[in-house]
Amino acid sequence: MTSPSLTGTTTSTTTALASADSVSKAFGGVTALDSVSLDIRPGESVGLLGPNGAGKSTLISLFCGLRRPDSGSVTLFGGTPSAPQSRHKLGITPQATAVPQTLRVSEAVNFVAAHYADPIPTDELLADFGLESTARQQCGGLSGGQQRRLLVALAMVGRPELVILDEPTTGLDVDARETLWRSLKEYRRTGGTLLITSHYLEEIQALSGRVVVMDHGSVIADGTVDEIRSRVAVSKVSFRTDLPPSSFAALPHSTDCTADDGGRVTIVTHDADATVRELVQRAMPFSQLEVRGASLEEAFLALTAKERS
Ligand SMILES: Nc1ncnc2c1ncn2[C@@H]1O[C@H](COP(=O)(O)OP(=O)(O)OP(=O)(O)O)[C@@H](O)[C@H]1O
Repeated sequence: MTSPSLTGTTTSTTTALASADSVSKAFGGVTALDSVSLDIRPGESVGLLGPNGAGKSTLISLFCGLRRPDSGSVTLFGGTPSAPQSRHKLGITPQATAVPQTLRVSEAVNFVAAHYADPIPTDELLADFGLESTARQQCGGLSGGQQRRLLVALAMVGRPELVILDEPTTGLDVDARETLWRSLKEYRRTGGTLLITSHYLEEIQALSGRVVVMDHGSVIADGTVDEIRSRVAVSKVSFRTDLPPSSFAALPHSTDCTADDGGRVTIVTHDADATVRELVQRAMPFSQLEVRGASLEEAFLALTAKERS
């Protein structure tokens, strides 16, 4: 994919492309956002994670100018998100949106491309998203996965500096998802900035350098994948043994102990080194020892569960 046009822009590299400052938003009695502050800086790829109802889509709708905050301020490319000139360098694929059913794929791309001074040529864009063979088909006849890819391609046609994607690969099969990931990685490689929400943690891990976790309308964690994982001070120690799992349940630092059918015991512990030392000191028989830190999924679940308790 051709690199986004980064020349001739007034955006300073130190200025956030999108910024929310102490933003709150309620719908009736429901608080969707509660004093959220978040900056998306040039070149970043930010993964927005959170359980259903956390406030992710509401925050995105503020960045895109679709809604206004009740309090706090939001800027997009230094201006008001609702102003057309602020949105000119923004590409977006909302969560629930539809392709124009009767237009051919190439017509839909040409229509959107006509709004930009230097759009990506239609053939090139369709090839980037694995849609070249669909150019003459009507959009309504595409499969669900092809429609989803087309919507993301339409977000890219104007060579945006910032792309916001709300759950871009929901419902896609593995091949379609990987095609989309490749295109998005290429966009990043050429200097593009990405804000993406997803319920697929492997997607966030594959595409995002920075992870922001939201729950109940607030940001509860913000860091690299490794930083988020290390926020949860648990590790897993697993090994094969002939002893029943109950033999290990009382080891210091352990919070959980389970066994699978193959005789492999897994201990969840706050101190993996101390747990392994105890196994050795107590002469407990074990083999094929493995120690690993929390996965992003475990960290995410632990962080959001803590918020709920
Ligand atoms: N238009 C609306 N009217 C009433 N309540 C709304 C509206 N939009 C959002 N909400 C409420 O605001 C809260 C945040 O919703 P939001 O859609 O931002 O969450 P989300 O993190 O995007 O969730 P999901 O992962 O399910 O898409 C929820 O409680 C939701 O029910």
